[in-house]
Amino acid sequence: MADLEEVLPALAAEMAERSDRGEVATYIPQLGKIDPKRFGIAVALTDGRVVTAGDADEAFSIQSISKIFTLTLALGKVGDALWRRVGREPSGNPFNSIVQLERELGIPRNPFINAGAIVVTDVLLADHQPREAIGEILRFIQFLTDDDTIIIDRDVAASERATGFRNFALANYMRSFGNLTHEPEMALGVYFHHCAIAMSARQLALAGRFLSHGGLNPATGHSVVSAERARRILALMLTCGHYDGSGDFAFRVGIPGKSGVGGGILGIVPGVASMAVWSPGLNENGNSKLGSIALEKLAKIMNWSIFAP
Ligand SMILES: NC(=O)CC[C@H](N)C(=O)O
Repeated sequence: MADLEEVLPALAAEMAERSDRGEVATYIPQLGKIDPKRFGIAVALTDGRVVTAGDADEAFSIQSISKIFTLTLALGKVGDALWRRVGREPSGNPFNSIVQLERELGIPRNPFINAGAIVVTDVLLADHQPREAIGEILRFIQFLTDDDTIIIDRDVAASERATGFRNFALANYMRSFGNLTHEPEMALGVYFHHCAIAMSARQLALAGRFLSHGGLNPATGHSVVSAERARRILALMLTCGHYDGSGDFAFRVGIPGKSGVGGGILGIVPGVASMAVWSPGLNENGNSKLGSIALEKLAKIMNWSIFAP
């Protein structure tokens, strides 16, 4: 196996040279202020080693990557009953699309598109005030990383709320079908805050360890979810984690991944590693442009693929 201690700095240096960095998301005004030159990468191996390069300790907005953690919590709460309200198929549409909801009676295609993730927050609101649900999500992420310094960037949450017309449309539309039990305002309050959680690549790689290790936190040996649930979450990441770019990510990188419009991607090599990359410029599908390229190169060098023998 190639030496990660050499591979990652070389990859970060190569990425620093590139000028084709994509465009930072500006529809959330606060995200538009981020320097597109940033690049960080972190790999947490199941043997306990963590190797990083570039801006791996700088916190960024994890955005839709948070949907992995809210899905995990919602499955813990209601189990397979969740699938009565959310599907498990790729949408083949942008993350904030509304078109399928009318024909499919307010049931979002999967938990990673915005509509699906808003239903997931509705599940997390059961018996909770929004503040408690937000606290539960944040504490879960702090527990997974063993790091209680992780916080929510309230400016990002407020910025998204101020311009979140589409998400309000999605929530109201689903409510009209009876697939949102709380007021859109409440579900979106939770949603905007969990999307605004700020983490570094290192912290994110640590948070994903349970998915690379059959549902166990490799550092403590404690079970976070069953091995079967971990496999199923990974299957959804592979098929839906990059929206209408999911097929291309599977083709190029060959591992389950989840992107966010803050420019982060969490990628999992089952049994081997949890890795996070951050480069704020996005491609046409709203996925980190250089982040995807860096993971493609890294997977190739390391021969990491779920399709490899
Ligand atoms: N793809 C994303 O990261 C989208 C998340 C963002 N908070 C939104 O709702 O638009």
